Amino acid sequence: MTTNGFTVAIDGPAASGKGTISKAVAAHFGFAHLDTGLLYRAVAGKTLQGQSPAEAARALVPGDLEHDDLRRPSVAQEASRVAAIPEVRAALVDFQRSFAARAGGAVLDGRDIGTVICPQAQVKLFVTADAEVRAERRYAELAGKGMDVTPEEVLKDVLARDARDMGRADAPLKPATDAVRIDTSTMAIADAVAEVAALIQGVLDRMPDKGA
Ligand SMILES: Nc1ncnc2c1ncn2[C@@H]1O[C@H](COP(=O)(O)OP(=O)(O)O)[C@@H](O)[C@H]1O
Ligand SMILES: Nc1ccn([C@@H]2O[C@H](COP(=O)(O)OP(=O)(O)O)[C@@H](O)[C@H]2O)c(=O)n1
Repeated sequence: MTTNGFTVAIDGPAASGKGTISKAVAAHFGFAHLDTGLLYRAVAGKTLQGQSPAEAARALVPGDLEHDDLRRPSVAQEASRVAAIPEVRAALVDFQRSFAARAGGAVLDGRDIGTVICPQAQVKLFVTADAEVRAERRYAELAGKGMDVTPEEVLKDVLARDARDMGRADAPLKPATDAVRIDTSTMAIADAVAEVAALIQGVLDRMPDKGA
């Protein structure tokens, strides 16, 4: 069976588990994975050093996505600010769509993959969890990396980013009308991954060129 151009779009708010699920199902099916949040974080990393957001987005190269600093809360906040600028979003569209169209299948996770970047995706998911649960998970992750954060700060950051991402005019965070919703608040990682893998397998099994 050919999976060329087969796209899985996984959207959701901060720390809902979309990246974890995306990575795991991409590995399971042999698909490529793009964490599109890293694109906005990389632009933010450059604007924090004084570059203009639109220029930084237009000049982005793959190596820019590899800095460890991009996981910092200050970069995440700046990412959600630059992500509201239409010129920034426009500069990143082609790269994401080319990635989705690559041979062998792709999983993209972010905020607007099912709604704007890949509305034709064969599988669309909207992953959520309660804000308090998401903040606890992100706090544990950042503290585990030795970052100097408090649970209160992380919750505040997550809520501020959610509000900005849902409230912007261009490509706001929202579920595509045909997205399957998964609330991971009380789900173990393995169960969330298994549910999504089963969903993808079901779609692959129904593809017309199955077995070709
Ligand atoms: N279902 C889950 N239960 C417990 N922890 C989870 C679950 N899903 C993800 N996590 C953890 O929460 C943190 C954020 O998950 P991540 O996948 O990076 O979220 P997102 O990509 O939506 O920001 C990570 O440390 C991850 O290991
Ligand atoms: N497709 C995307 C992905 C991220 N983003 C922005 O980039 C920020 C960082 O995204 P991320 O996916 O790395 O954040 P987390 O969900 O991992 O915390 C988000 O808060 C959004 O403002 C976006 O606007 N569109």
